[in-house]
Amino acid sequence: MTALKLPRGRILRLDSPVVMGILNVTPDSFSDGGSYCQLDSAVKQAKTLLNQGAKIIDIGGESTRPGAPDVSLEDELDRVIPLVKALRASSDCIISIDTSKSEVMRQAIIAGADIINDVRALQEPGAIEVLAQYPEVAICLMHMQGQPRTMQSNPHYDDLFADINEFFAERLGACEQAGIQSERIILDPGFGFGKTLAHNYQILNKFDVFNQFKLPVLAGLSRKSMIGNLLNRDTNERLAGSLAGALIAAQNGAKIIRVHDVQETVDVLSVWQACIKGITNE
Ligand SMILES: Nc1nc2[nH]c(SCC(=O)O)nc2c(=O)[nH]1
Repeated sequence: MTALKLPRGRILRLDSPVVMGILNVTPDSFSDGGSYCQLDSAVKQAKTLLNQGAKIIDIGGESTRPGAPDVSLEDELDRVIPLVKALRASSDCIISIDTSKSEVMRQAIIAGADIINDVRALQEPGAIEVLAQYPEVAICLMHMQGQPRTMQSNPHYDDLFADINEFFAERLGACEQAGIQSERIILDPGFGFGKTLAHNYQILNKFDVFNQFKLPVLAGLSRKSMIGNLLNRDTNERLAGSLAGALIAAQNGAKIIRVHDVQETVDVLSVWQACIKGITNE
């Protein structure tokens, strides 16, 4: 899979990994929560991430960090929809919406979103039906064991990779049943979503296992506790660890790298790509 079809006839080429810039518009997002709540500063930040080389902007109105409280539909809509409209009005960039609520998905798509990024993999009521109505919109299906509130209390797998791949197969089957073509789909093993530290590093190390579905796979480990707990670093001291993780994920087949620190990640991947191109040019 080297390209993802998007609305309005656009194509996202995925011959080499692309960077997805995180733009959280939530008061409690663990990393930059509260700093981009004003619409104009959020649009400005999106433009900054694009100028730094992000190919996708991922807008999140609901923090799904472990233990996060639920966000009402009204609050999530108020946070996300104005930003999608403002960004779409001023840019042709690829807009992803990080949500599990079907009504947020619907309104975001109408407002111009290109990708629905769902950490609950379209399992919430109405979600799969909405995406079936908009066949040109791409979808990221992420694996999570449990729910954000409880997922980190003693995660356990009989067989980590088999369990995740069975989940992907089940979700792909559900999408196919609903008439959603697999060419629209991105898979994501969900770093930190019902995984121990060891699980996260096993997933990173064998990331290419998920390529068996011949679909793009997304890696989202930026500034997460798998970095912080390993290195004993606070959230704003996790850049080096996050860059190491981004590079390893890319080398192990990830096609979309979801990060806070876009410029630094783009630079790291550029050095890696130059190295690879040098080899293949021989
Ligand atoms: N697809 C995808 N979406 C996400 N949304 C978040 S929110 C928590 C955080 O950024 O730490 N994580 C992820 C992820 O790993 N994959």
